[in-house]
Amino acid sequence: METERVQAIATTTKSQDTIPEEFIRSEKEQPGLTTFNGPAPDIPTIDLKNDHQDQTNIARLIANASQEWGIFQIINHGIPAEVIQKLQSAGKEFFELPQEEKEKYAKAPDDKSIEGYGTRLQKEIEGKKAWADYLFHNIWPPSSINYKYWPQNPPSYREANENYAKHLKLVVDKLLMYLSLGLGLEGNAIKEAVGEDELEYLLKINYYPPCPRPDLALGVVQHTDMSAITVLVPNEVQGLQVIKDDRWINAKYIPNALIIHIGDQVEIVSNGKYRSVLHRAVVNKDRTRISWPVFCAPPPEMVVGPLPQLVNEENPAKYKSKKYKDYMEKNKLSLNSTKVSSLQDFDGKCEMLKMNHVSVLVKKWTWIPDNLDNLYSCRCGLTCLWTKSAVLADKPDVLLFETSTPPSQRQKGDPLRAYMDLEAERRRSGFEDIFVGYHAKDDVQSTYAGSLFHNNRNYYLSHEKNNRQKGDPLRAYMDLEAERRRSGFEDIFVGYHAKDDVQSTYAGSLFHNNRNYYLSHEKNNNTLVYWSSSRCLPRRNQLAKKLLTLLPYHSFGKCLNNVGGLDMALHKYPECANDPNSSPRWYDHLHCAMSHYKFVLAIENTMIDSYVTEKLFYALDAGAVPIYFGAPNVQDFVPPHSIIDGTKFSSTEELAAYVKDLANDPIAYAEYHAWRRCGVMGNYGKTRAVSLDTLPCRLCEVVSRKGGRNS
Ligand SMILES: O=C(O)CCC(=O)C(=O)O
Ligand SMILES: [Fe+2]
Repeated sequence: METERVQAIATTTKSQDTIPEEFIRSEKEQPGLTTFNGPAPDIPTIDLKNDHQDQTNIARLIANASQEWGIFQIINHGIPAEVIQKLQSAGKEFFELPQEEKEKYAKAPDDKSIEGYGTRLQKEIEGKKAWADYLFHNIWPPSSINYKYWPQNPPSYREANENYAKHLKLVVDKLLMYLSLGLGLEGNAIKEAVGEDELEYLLKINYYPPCPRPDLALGVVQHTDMSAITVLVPNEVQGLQVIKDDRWINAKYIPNALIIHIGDQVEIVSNGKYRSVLHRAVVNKDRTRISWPVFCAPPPEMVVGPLPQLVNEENPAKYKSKKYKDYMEKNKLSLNSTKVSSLQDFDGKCEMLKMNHVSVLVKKWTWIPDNLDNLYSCRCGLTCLWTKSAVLADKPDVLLFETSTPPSQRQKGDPLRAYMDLEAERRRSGFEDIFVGYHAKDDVQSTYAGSLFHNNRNYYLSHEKNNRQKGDPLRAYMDLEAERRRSGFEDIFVGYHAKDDVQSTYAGSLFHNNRNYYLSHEKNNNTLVYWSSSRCLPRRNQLAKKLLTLLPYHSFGKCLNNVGGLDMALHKYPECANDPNSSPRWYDHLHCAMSHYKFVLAIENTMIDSYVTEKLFYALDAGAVPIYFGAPNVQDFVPPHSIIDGTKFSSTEELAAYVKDLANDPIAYAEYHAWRRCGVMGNYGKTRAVSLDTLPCRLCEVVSRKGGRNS
């Protein structure tokens, strides 16, 4: 399918005063609501005229701007105005060519390389599209150039770009030198740390056509550049905005100036002394804006980390050293990193901890299961007491509130106030020191993926006594009873004693849940979909009804119930009863019931970024394929090719047809389970690692870093 270019969309919206829905940003992002129009300081402008006579002073100005702003403009930089003009007219002429001509340089969708002509296809944060088309190609060093991505038309294109690259190199070398000198380092320290003469220069042309509603759309969503530094040539239409003191302010257009962005790699090598700048681009109602950023980035294999000269006891390394390609991979191979990725990292330095033990007192009523109460051994030797008992935590370091509001005042010496809200809207109480929510940008993230949400978790250990041939799976046998008897046929023995192959103590909290349920090995071939919901919200119910009229299903909850009443799961699947003598609660056999179906319908109450709740994870754990309606960025949280995202279909009929086809195609269906066999987890491992199960340690770590009561 051909991608629709923004340039084409812009010609049809020209005479209108609306834009397609997918370009309308949330209120948090809309430039009309978030641009600061009051008096604001200008981005620093640095004059490089006669700079060789005044190196110390220029180094100081550049260092100050890079620390305070992460961005500055330079004038009298030595690139002749004519060279820049030729670069600009060649680029502009290319974008004004007929569409077929531009499409010759289009990047194929499966092409991993970033070079080529294109439109940002994937929906970004908040699930919206950017109002821009672009062209990417390398311009330096010559060995990195791939001329197939360089337009043949206009004929002046190649010379204009080669000429610009040659001049630009001198400017970049000079800037990297000043950045080093500004930190009291040898002049070549930073350049060496980001790849020296292998530093790759990637040119991007951003083409932002006129937009009838510039107050609602964005040309480029907020991000920092992943490069070492970026040198940008703008045209005369203003549009670059940067964050300064929490406000979006405009970068002034200065004829012939170059705009220099500090990118993530310089932030890293400077160990945070220089900051990469958070910026975005807005668009114009009547005029086309074009910009020519050149991202100067390390070669992919280069390991980038804080310069050893800048690391000592008082300034521990704030960043891990990583190959640049791994850094890019983590930021999803785009040249821009949205500072908020979907999942929080849990890998900070141990030296950042200020306390060895932290106690958390959970206050008032909360949704947190009681069985989270425990004494935890965390990373870096930190211990963490998590309890609802004020007797056990008589001098807590932090108080955790969920459904109640923390005290409005906190004196030094009082415990910190943590506040948790896992509901879709995630409202802060306004009185907390630490905010816990499901979003990566909250102080502590808590996803719904852990086993504690799932109560009864299962494991399966083979009792089969047959021999094992080379190539067969290993046989693990577990006996946690006092006598610890081996089966005699296992390859790995799990017991409670240190001398067993794998020790499993009784100390974990998971052990104290209701244990063991059964998962069906067979799937129902006639009834395809499992559905259970007892809060019949109108929108969700409608959606479910529309889909389920097209597919055979069983609905066990109150909504659309078709199995003859409530609590029928055990009736239908008696093997799900663990203990026939006890009266189980619905969640005791939830996974077991689901496991009889190929598909489980999971619809979130609220559909916003990162709000992926236990409904989805229950289905995955039960060995079903979820049909999911919810967070637009759900793919960040689940194994690759493991769910059907219902929102990606153009109609319910199309979705139902897809599900039916899949049910009848064993190979295609098996592909949805490939991740389990092949261990291709994507982010899923991390999603689980960042769940409620590990919340105690992660919260305690944050408390310890802050210094607890002394902070
Ligand atoms: O067009 C601009 O001024 C900014 C573009 C940008 O930030 C980018 O492409 O990374
Ligand atoms: Fe950028």
